[in-house]
Amino acid sequence: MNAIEATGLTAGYGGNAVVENVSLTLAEGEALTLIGHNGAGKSTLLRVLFGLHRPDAGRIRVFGRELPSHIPAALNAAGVALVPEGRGVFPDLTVTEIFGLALWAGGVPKPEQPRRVEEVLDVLPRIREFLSRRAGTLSGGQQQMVSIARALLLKPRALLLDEPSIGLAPKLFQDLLEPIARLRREHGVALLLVEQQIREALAISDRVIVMKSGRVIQEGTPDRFRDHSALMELF
Ligand SMILES: Nc1ncnc2c1ncn2[C@@H]1O[C@H](COP(=O)(O)OP(=O)(O)OP(=O)(O)O)[C@@H](O)[C@H]1O
Repeated sequence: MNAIEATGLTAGYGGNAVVENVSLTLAEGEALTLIGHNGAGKSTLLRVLFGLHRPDAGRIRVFGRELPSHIPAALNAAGVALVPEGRGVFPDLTVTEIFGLALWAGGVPKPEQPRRVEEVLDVLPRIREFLSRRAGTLSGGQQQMVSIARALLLKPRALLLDEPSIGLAPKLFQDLLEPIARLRREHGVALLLVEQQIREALAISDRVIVMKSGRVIQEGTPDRFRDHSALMELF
C-alpha cells in the first residue's frame, strides 16, 4: 500500500501555479527525497500533501483512502505527521510544555501520554538534557530535534520533513537524520524529505524526485544523483 498517493496536483497563490500537475507516491516504509532549486515548489507541494494549502486540482490518497476532509488533524489521525520548515517551536514554552500541547492537540489520552513521551525520548535521548528549557533558549539543532520529536509523539506511519537541515552544520544534520533513518529501518516509518543538503539526504533515501518550476523533471535511485555535476545540470 502507498502511504501517500497524489495525482495531478496543481496549486499556487493568487492564480499563479507553483505546483503543476504533480503526481507522487510515497510507499509504506519508503524514504523519498525531494530536491530542486529555490522556489521550485517543494514546500508548497508538502503543504498541499499535509492539508495546509488547498490544491486547485488533483487528488490525494492517504494509506489507501481519500480523507473526507484533507486537513492537518485528519492527516495526523491517518498516521501522517509534518515537521515544518523553520521548526515552528514556541519559544516561550518549555520542551515538556510543547510535548504536552502536541499530545493534547493530537487527542492522545492522558494516561497514554507519559509512555508516548518515553518512546520518543528513546529515539532522541539527547532531548532529556533540556526537557525543562524554554525552546527559545535552545540551539538550532536542539530546536529541530524538538520539532521532530513533537511529530513523532503522534506515532506517525509517514513523516514529512521540510528542510530539517536549515541552519545546521552538515555533521549536525547527519546526527539528526540518523535516528529518523533508524525509525524507518526498525519501524517502517515512511519518510518524505525535502532537502537542499543533498548528500546527507541521499544517504538515507531509496528514491529521489527532482522538481523544477513546479514540475517533477527527474526521478530515480540515489546513485543516479550522487554525481555532483549531473545534479547541477538539473538545476
Ligand atoms: N504564501 C505565499 N504567497 C505567495 N507566493 C508564495 C507563497 N509561498 C511561496 N510562494 C511562491 O511560490 C513559489 C514556490 O515556493 P516554495 O516555497 O513552494 O518553493 P521551494 O521549492 O520550497 O523553495 P525553497 O527551497 O526556497 O523553500 C515561489 O516562487 C514562492 O515565492
